[in-house]
Amino acid sequence: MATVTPLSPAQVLVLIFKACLIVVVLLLGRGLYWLLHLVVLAPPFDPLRHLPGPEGKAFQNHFREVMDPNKSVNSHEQWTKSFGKTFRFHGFGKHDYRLMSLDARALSHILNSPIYEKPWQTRRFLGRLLGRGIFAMEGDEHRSLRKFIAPAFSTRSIRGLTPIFLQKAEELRDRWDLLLPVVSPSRPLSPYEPKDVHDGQSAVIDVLNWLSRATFDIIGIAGFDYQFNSLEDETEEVYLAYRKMFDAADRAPGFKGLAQIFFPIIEKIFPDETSRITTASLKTVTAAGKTLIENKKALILAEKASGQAPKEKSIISLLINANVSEDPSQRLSDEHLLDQLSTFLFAGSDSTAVGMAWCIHHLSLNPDVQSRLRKEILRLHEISSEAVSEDRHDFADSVDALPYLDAVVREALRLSPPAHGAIRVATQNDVIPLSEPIVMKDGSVATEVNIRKGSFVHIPIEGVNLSSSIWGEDSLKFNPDRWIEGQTPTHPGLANLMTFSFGPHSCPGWKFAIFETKLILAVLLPHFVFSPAEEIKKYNAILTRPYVYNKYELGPQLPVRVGRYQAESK
Ligand code: HEM
Repeated sequence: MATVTPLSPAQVLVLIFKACLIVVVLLLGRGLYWLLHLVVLAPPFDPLRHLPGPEGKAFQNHFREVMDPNKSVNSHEQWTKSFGKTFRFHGFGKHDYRLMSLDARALSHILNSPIYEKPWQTRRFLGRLLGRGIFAMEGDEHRSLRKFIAPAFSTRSIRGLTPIFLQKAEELRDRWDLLLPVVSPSRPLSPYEPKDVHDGQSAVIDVLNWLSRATFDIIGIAGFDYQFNSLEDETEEVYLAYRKMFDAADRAPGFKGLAQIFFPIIEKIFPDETSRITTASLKTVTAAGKTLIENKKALILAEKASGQAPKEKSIISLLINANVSEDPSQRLSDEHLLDQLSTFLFAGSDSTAVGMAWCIHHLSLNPDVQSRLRKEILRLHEISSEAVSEDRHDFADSVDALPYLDAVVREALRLSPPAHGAIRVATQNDVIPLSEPIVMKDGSVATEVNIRKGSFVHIPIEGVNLSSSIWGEDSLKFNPDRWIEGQTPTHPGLANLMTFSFGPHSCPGWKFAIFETKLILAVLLPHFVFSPAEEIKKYNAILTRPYVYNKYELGPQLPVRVGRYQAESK
């Protein structure tokens, strides 16, 4: 019988080394083939290469021209003038053809077709913060979640939130009132509160910070029956956890951030400050979310057991009803339920606050518009104080119907959309129809675009909103009258804008956001006058936020000089 000689430790080590070497060589080979395919083999067969568009060097990208709001206004305009409403640009290099279109028919096709999904990179980035919330869902799962939450966003449900909107608007008004003109140096500032500057008559207030607090409080109560009380002070632990997490995520991702999207293990091995903040914040948020869900679930189950029909239509109640559904195909798991809470808190507060802050910015730059709007609102307050009805819902309905307020809010949302753009990926080869033909690189005219599986499509929300070919030569001007004089183009987007997108993934909260903005302005405008305090620039991370020119290191903020509206000038 042959005897097997045991291997010496050195031989074992050599064997392990050889095995590792083979694995590394195989992986490198696979990686090299992937790179070769990506950069050399696949691009000549990409149908998008025939489209007109800006040229670039081998590894030159057009990301800044597409996504930096300080450049994108010009680039979108120039490209549309040079190439038409549909063109290609370069992603990570000349090999990476990406499609962009401002053509209504093409956009409608892309945003309504199940072929186009959010890329896994976007979903992974948002998923790290928001879990598997609605933003990360597609197909049937997404459709049924939209169905569950739809009642929370009906006109009736939103109107029912009037007392919450008005209560928080008045609290905000009173907080600002305290900031002017009495200077109170002893008032302690929280780490998130900018140092408001007083001159005895008026104060420079970071309206973005305050509006974020107001909208956070509102979605907390309206959506989740949870009191953050952030207008009072910024000490509530869940509020602080969210703020820290989103502030950290809001910084430009940088090379490491991008690499982490592709290789999440990097974050585990080399956690940086952002990942430490995110992990700690998520722990706080998860613990609080679980308690909130347990309490609400107990109430809803008790309601069900007593045979009562569900009364509440708040987001959390609707989600819990889906969670305790007797039909397993309709049931939302506990884990997914928690992910939805974070998603709705984020989506429902930050974007609205940013939109409102931009609106106040435009009012501060346009005093004539501001005083015309104030007059319209003051007249309504006069009528309401004379009216017999003290129903706050009636007042809110009248605010909602004010024509100039409606025009101002829409115009601000057009000119400064909080979401700069969206991105989709084609999950199979497709043909996109166009309403306006384009001239291809070989001189032929095309009325449709061939796109292959895996290609990225950029949806230029801001580009469409600002395009002179859609809105006319004054497209960059803040001109609310365009909405009153019927000069607005018919547009497939919600509220006749691209701001909330459209199609199955469009914003379910658009009516909520517009109503909330109108009510807050209707409370603030009769009391305050806004004028510019600093030169403001846009910066685009998750949302397009305001920054003070040359003070980017201070983070997003919108300082505005706020004075009291003087009764004698009424
Ligand atoms: C001015 C305020 C707002 C703006 C500009 C805005 C904008 C948008 C946009 C552009 C999208 C689509 C993103 C994409 O297609 O990739 C979206 C989705 C979404 N928004 Fe809003 N939004 C606002 C307010 C709200 C509010 C108040 C809520 C909830 C209370 C909300 C909840 C959501 C949700 C849940 C989605 C995901 C929808 C889905 O994937 O099916 N948004 N929003």
